[in-house]
Amino acid sequence: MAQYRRVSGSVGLITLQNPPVNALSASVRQGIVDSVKRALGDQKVKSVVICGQNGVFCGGADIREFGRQMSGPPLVPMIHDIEAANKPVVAAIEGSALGGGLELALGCHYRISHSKAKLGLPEVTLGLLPAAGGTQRLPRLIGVPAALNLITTGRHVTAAEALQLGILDHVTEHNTVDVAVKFALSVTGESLDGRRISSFSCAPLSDLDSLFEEAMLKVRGAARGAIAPVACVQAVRAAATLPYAQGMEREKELMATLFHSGQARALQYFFFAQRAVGRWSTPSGARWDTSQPRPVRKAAVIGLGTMGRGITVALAQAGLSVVAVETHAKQLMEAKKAVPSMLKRGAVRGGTTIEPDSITYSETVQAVADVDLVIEAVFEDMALKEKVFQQLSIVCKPDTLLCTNTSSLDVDHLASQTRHPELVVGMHFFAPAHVMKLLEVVYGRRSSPAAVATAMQLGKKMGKVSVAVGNCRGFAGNRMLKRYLEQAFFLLEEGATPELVDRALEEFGFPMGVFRMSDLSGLDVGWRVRKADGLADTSLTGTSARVRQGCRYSPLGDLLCEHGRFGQKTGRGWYQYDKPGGRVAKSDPWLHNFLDEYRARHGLVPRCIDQQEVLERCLFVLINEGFQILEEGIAAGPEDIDAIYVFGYGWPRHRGGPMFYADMVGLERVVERLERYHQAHPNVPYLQPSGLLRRLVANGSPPIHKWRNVIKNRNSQL
Ligand SMILES: CCCCCCCCCCCCC[C@H](O)CC(=O)SCCNC(=O)CCNC(=O)[C@H](O)C(C)(C)COP(=O)(O)OP(=O)(O)OC[C@H]1O[C@@H](n2cnc3c(N)ncnc32)[C@H](O)[C@@H]1OP(=O)(O)O
Repeated sequence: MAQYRRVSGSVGLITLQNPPVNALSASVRQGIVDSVKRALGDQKVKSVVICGQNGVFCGGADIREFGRQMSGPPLVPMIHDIEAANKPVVAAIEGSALGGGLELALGCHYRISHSKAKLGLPEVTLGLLPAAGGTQRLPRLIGVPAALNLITTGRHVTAAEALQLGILDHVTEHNTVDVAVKFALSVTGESLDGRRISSFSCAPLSDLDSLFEEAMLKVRGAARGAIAPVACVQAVRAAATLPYAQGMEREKELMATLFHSGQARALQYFFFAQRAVGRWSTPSGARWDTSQPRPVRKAAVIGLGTMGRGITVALAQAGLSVVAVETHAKQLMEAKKAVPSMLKRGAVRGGTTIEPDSITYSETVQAVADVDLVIEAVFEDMALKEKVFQQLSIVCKPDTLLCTNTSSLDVDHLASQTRHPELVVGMHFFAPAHVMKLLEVVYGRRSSPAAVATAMQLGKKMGKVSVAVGNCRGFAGNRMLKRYLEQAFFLLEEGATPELVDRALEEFGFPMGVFRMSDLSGLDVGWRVRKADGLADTSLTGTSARVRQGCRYSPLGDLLCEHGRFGQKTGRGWYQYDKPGGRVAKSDPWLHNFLDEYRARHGLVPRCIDQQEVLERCLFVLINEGFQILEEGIAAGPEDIDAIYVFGYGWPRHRGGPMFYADMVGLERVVERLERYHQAHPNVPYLQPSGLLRRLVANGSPPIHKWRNVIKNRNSQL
């Protein structure tokens, strides 16, 4: 709703009231319409100020309404009526003016903002475009190039930048509503002719066609198949080429194509999913709202390889004091050079400053005696990690939280090496750790709720999306990835090429297909794990060469490593590169010959494999493992898995994440395809639909937000 009152004698003050962000729900829109009518009809009122309660102007349209039957007054005529008013209307912006919130402000005659406010049109991130006049008014106000940038990226700008761009008339450090009311009094009676943005023309540009061609190329390149950025360019083009009324028609038309699209549904689901992962819970009953995090002011990182350096940088960037420990002198020396330059680059990019002395370096673990939290990031070797945890348990304060950055080793086993296993959790960062948004917080059997809460909160402070998951081999993300990789290898055995598989996945929206990604991260990483697990034995011949523990196994990755093909770092992998460290993947005839010979040796007759099979085999098996993870209580809900895959593994956000994708495709279809592939490949047990997936189908395939009702954590790990 909206509150209306008259202040300072002649100013009608309209306050939007819909906590927490004053979203423009039906009742808020009705409140605005009624209040504006009252203000314009009251002769004592000479000007109007619109603001939001609790220091937030408006977070835009109410996204939750989009999935329902829309009611209440529509936004577009509401904003037109404000702009057409014959009394000056001033927007008093505090906190945020986003989406429909900024569009409302653009309909006002003046915009005054607090210096700390953020403004933007982020609709594109929700699969939409600013359809309450935003695509037509903003280019008329600030010019086409700047408007294109804001609308196609959805980025939020500071008040200072908004002032510079010409979105704002004034920025204040003081009480914004008071300043706006005074301003409203000062402009009473002035002509509004030059203040109605819809009457402006866009500033002329010399070569409009090439500007829009370039913009289209840019968004298509970055969008990975997302349709909203393309529609945004088309709508801004209408602003630049058509009269306002026709531009508004075009905006409406384009919005109509987006509004009910699967991509809009996926992106809006993901908006709420990101927020849901913060409300974590564990099968033992620990929860985000009942677990108190401990304060962490000083942290330590043990091991300054690639991961350790990234974690050190991320901790320092979060304002913590960091002790960085590396026992190998050469590695320590290199880290002492690398970390400051990483910090410097980060500061330049983010426009921030870093206290240079926030990091101290040491060659001994004794230096961590007084820290509140340690993150171990040594080489992925259980014996080494055991030793580190034993040492930490002796050196650290008794209440220090001990975290491991292991990507797959048993957190419970590491906890058992310490005196306080309840203070041990996994903090699984993704490389590069100072850049990637994802953090898996892995709770063990004995991790205390406070330990989980502390790691989750620290992740948030580091700007990460922290997702709480249970302890199992590979946790959630890598466990699912393993199945995806296996299928990709099997497809090669059956006749596919890396190029074909990668193309299918990239056209689906992944930034890189599985083989290009594997070349980038290094084939030797998985090889080492498989060797440790006793799987990578290429001396086996005949049928046993391709079977491990009764299940189908592909030794292709192991064989490539034996040929010294570790990916980009060696200049050869699934593709060839111009030199070791080269980035541009080229098809490699050697690899194709190698695959032909391999198939011939194992009596495999290559067949034609299409993109649909690639997607179904790779993605449905990954999704199936996701259901298994939910069934076991390793992840609390589908949103957790989706956040992990979008933020950590490049799953295209406009497809919502693997679990949302399963919901979109239809659970029955996923089951049917898995069953068919399992029939064709009975020695791949992971193709068998998981119990939860079958139960959901038996329950009538409820929509994703109802899955939690069906999930029973019967096989909880805790
Ligand atoms: C043939 C058919 C034709 C159909 C045509 C239909 C035409 C329809 C006409 C539509 C006109 C278009 C109008 C407009 O252009 C569209 C929009 O405005 S879309 C919304 C754009 N706004 C945003 O994207 C902003 C989203 N919010 C944020 O970025 C942040 O929340 C914030 C505002 C910066 C605040 O951040 P924080 O303080 O960190 O708080 P949280 O993010 O945790 O949020 C708190 C809480 O609020 C919920 N929430 C936030 N914004 C909205 C919103 N806009 N609607 C609903 N709910 C919102 C958020 O989810 C949190 O709640 P929780 O999920 O934790 O329960």
